Amino acid sequence: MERIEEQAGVVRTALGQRSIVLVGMMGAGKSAIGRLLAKALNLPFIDADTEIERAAGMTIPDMFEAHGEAYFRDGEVRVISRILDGAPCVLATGGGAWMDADTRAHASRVGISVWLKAEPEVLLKRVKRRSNRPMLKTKDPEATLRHLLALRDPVYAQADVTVGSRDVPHETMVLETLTAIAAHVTPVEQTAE
Ligand SMILES: Nc1ncnc2c1ncn2[C@@H]1O[C@H](COP(=O)(O)OP(=O)(O)OP(=O)(O)O)[C@@H](O)[C@H]1O
Ligand SMILES: O=C(O)C1=C[C@@H](O)[C@@H](O)[C@H](O)C1
Ligand SMILES: [Mg+2]
Repeated sequence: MERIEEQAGVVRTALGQRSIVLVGMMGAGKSAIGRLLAKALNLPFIDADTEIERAAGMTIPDMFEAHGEAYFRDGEVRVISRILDGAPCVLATGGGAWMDADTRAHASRVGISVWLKAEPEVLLKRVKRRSNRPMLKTKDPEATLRHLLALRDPVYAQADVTVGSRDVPHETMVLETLTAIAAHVTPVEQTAE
């Protein structure tokens, strides 16, 4: 806990007016870890999926059902852009949001992006618990998830910082995330020869 506070202090100062943008696959822990990270940093936590649902006045599964994925993605880009233009926060993006080039460019101007990277087996185990993910409503959700990972991992890898997400206490994930961000935002002293 003390170490979380210590690293949070370093990160909070170095961040200035920038946000933290969490990216990664469904089940990576963006919402769960993001909430705790925001608390440690004393920043607002915003979950893009929740904001999209609020803006549309319907759930994401209903949006996919009624209007299709393209409609959802369109709203997602606009909602995330609005959040990125707002006050500094910890933003949990939706699993597919980072695939949009404008969103990546916007995030890199105003924030530090963090990829929560998890093994497919970990993700599968976690997403099986809930059935609210329209992207996985296919005949073979495991194959779909592996296919999406193959497409998305090289793009998630463009985030500023990568943190390994696995089944460890949430506090461990928060500390590792803060430590990785601190290493990214704190310039290493150059020693003159
Ligand atoms: N380090 C962890 N150890 C164990 N379980 C975890 C860990 N991180 C997250 N989880 C659990 O995994 C599930 C998925 O996490 P979460 O909802 O935060 O993922 P997400 O990245 O926000 O996914 P989505 O893109 O679908 O919103 C939740 O039940 C959460 O409690
Ligand atoms: O990975 C995805 O494409 C998605 C992930 C969720 O967070 C939601 O944004 C939605 O279900 C789509
Ligand atoms: Mg989430």
